[in-house]
Amino acid sequence: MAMSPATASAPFRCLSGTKSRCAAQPSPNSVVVAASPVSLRSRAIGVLAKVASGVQSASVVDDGAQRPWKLSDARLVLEDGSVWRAKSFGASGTQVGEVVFNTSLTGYQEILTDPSYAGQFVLMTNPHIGNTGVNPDDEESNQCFLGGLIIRNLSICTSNWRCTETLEEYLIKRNIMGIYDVDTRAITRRLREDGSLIGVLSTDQSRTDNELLKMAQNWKIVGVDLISGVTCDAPYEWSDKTDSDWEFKRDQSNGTFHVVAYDFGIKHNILRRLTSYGCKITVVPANWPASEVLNLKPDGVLFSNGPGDPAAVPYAVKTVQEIIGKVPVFGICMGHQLIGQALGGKTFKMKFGHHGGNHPVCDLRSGRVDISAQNHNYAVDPKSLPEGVKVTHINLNDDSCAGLQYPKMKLMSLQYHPESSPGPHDSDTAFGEFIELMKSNRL
Ligand SMILES: NC(=O)CC[C@H](N)C(=O)O
Repeated sequence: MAMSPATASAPFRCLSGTKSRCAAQPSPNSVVVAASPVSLRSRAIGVLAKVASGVQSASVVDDGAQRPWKLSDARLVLEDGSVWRAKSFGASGTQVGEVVFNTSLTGYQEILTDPSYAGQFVLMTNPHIGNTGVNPDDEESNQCFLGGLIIRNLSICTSNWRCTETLEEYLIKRNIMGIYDVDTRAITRRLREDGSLIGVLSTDQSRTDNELLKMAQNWKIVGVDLISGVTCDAPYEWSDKTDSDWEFKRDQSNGTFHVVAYDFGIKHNILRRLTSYGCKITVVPANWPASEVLNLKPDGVLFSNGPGDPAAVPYAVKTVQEIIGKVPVFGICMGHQLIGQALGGKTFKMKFGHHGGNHPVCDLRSGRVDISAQNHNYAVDPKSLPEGVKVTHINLNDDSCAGLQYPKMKLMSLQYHPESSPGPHDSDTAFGEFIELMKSNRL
């Protein structure tokens, strides 16, 4: 995986007739083809032809020569017509998804196994990925649901005492595509300026750029129910706490509160943290009837995180509506968005969302600022909420709604991830708040 200077950069170009910002934002070492002016285009095609005769070719020609480096063998084609050459690792094939960038410095394995990334390609802005390998303890679910991983540098070695497998081996086993040696900074700037983009990742040299572009342009993620593809099939009990080596909260009691957790794509660390706080947990599938949950007479109900458009799952909103007001509830991310809708509010798609472990959030009740872990593309519009519902938290990067409380209904919700994994533990206290809510309901 060592990079030779000749192969270190992956060029991109724009297909003609598509929305193009290439001229405004050329990336270093990039080859630019403007969308319409013919003279500019033919000049740039000349440049491309030169590149194609060198090592940076989209198609791999096996000339029998032994090279210590890998040639570009993959393309990422974005819906705006830009084509990014890269090198593949992990599975090969062709995959479509929405590209989002994640600013976490660590925790790529937890990100890979977060079911909320279903339908998305995750681009890591940290340029150095793979150095700690993967291990059996850092899984956030039993599967990788994301479309693929986009990184700058794939570490040439793994070095961690917990490592049991390389990132590359792990992705191959799970049939997940990955690309590296691509200009992740340039793609991130594009996503920040134009918003999330649909893309196609392909290692298939027989498909033309235009074919892949059409695939990207014809694919939709808004309005699609992605929860039904990631939720569990049947209810189960959960009893694992945070491992004692990693536990930072010592005063815990056992099985004091029975919580039913709706699995919309739940991350294991939500369950571990609740268990560490003294909860006995029953996990139920996304379509589990509210009446059956209420029959269990739980102390509280948790509505979990989950992938996709919260407005595309009216059945889940109805379930939330049937439960709130009857038992204390806590919503996390998708769960927060479903609660917002169940209260009569609306959600909207953000420009490029929040994905990372370094988002400042202010608790408006105390003024305390937490650095939080986030992963969402949609948000609740606070103006659409009825009177009495309090916005408790805001994201300090853009003032968007990051938490709600409705004391009348013993309800609390957060747009971000108090379980972190990966991310800082500042907001772990939210689980304690949920415990207090359940306690106060018993009095
Ligand atoms: N982590 C989540 O629950 C994500 C929520 C929702 N799918 C969004 O993108 O906004």
